[in-house]
Amino acid sequence: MTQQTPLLKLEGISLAFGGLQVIQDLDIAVAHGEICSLIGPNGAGKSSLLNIINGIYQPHRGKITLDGQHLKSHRPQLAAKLGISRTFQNLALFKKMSVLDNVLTGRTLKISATWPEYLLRLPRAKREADAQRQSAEKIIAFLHLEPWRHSIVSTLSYGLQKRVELARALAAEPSLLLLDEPMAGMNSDEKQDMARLIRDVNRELGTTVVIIEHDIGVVMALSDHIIVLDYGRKIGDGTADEIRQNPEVLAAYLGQSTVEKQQLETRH
Ligand SMILES: Nc1ncnc2c1ncn2[C@@H]1O[C@H](COP(=O)(O)OP(=O)(O)OP(=O)(O)O)[C@@H](O)[C@H]1O
Repeated sequence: MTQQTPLLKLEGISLAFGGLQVIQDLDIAVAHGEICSLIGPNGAGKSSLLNIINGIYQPHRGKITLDGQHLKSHRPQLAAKLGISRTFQNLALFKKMSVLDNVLTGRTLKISATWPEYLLRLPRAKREADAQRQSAEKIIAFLHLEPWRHSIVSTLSYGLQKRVELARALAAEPSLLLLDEPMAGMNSDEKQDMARLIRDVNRELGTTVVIIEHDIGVVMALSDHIIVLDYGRKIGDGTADEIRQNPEVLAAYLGQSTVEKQQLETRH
C-alpha cells in the first residue's frame, strides 16, 4: 500500500446499544504516521469508537479498513495481530508484578517457542526469552523507566503507572497505538511529560497514534489531525486551526466548562 492509503479507514460505521445510537454513520480516515485526537463532550462515543477500532465492539453497519485491508470480522485478537495496541481509561496493569514483567506481558504475541520448550529450557526458548527481555528493556529505556524496572507497579505514582501502561502497549511494536485518556488524573508536569513521550513515540518509532484526550490545550499542541464527535456524529475533522474555527464544534463545547471552550478558541 502507498503512504497515501490511510492506515485506518472507517466508512459508514454505526453502533447502537438497545435504543441508544452511540455512533452514527461515521466516516473517518487516519493517515500513516499522524497523531490523531478524538475529542468531544462526555458520552460523545469516543471510547466506543476505540472499542470498534480494536475489535471489542462490533459495529452494526459499516466497513473498517486497515492499511487497505478490509477487516470483515474484527476481534481484539486479530487487531493485536495486525499491529493495533491500546491503553485503557482506567489503569489495567498487573499491580503486584514488576515494571519489567508488565512490559513483557505486552510481548505475548511475539512468542513462538512452545511451553514445553520453555519448561525444558531448550535453546530456542532461552534465546527467545533473552530477545524478549532485550526488547522490553529497550522500551523501558525509551520511556525513561529504567530506575523503576524492578519496582512493583503498585508502589509507583499514578503518572508512572500510566507510563508503564504505555510501555506495555508499545512492547507489542504496534503500527497503530490507541490511547484512551492517557493523561487523565495527572498533574500538569506529568501531562507535559506524557505529551512529550507520545510525541517521541510518534516521531522516533513512527507509530501512528489515535488519542482520546479532554485537555484541549494538550490536544491542540499535540495533534496533526483532530476529529470531533458529538452524540456519535462527526461534527469536525481537520487541523487544530480548522477545528478552532468550526462553529458546530464551538457550539458543542458551549455546554462544557467555560475554561474548556476558551482553550479551544485561543490555544495556538
Ligand atoms: N457497553 C455498553 N452498553 C451500553 N451503553 C454503552 C456501552 N458502552 C458505551 N455506552 C454508552 O454509549 C455512550 C457513549 O459512551 P462512550 O464511553 O463511548 O463516550 P465517551 O465519549 O468516551 O465519553 P467520556 O468522555 O465520558 O469517556 C454513552 O451514553 C454510554 O453510556
